[in-house]
Amino acid sequence: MLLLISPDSVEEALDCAKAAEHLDIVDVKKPDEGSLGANFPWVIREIRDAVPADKPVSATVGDVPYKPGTVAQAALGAVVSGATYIKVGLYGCTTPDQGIEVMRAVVRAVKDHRSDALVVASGYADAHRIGCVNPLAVPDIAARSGADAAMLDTAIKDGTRLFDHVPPDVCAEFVRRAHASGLLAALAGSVTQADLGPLTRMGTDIVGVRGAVCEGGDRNAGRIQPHLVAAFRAEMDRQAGEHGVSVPAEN
Ligand SMILES: O=C[C@H](O)COP(=O)(O)O
Repeated sequence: MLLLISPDSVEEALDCAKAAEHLDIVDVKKPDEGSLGANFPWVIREIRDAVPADKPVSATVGDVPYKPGTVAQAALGAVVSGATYIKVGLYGCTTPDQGIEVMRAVVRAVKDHRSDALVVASGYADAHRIGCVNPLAVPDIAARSGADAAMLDTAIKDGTRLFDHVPPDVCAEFVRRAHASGLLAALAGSVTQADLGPLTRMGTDIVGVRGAVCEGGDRNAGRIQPHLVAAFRAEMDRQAGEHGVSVPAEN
């Protein structure tokens, strides 16, 4: 399982760089613009320059509306700025067809520019609270649009967690559907170390984290702490060992 950490600024990305050996992907977002809020192109570029070259940088394109053209342009902006994982939160898509239309436009915009960039279609575990597509529809949306990964995060960061909205057996079905379509499965949403056992057992490919590696567990007021990143990774490795899962080589 790969560890994706989401700093919200260049300063926090530098703290991630101090813990670079413990993480796999640095994810640029702007939490004050939403759960998958998009940051500025120059921030993506600065963070790309600040973290070791062998660590991929991911960027969120936003909690997007059902506007395929707008979202495709934003996705192109993210990949031009140096991100190689492009994450799209299908916030304004109320049907799978709308999600597919948005994601097809994103995949074309991104892959025309950089064919090895990975496109991530993200739904929301608490979709019922915001009226967007059902979490279990996301793997099919990702597969039918040519994306590389299906993801779930929580839309409303109010302390409720991934498993509060989508219990582990349903997350496991999400992972199964993603894998059946040849996709990576990524899961996030106030994930804590206590969630790593089930996430490992169900075969999650990428776990996305912010709050759990911030001072005081506070994703808003706290800053990312390199020692918490190291501790989180240590627990991931322990769970991987316990469940006989291979651990990515550290750089
Ligand atoms: O992509 C991952 C998210 O930033 C997770 O943030 P969180 O752990 O605070 O919910």
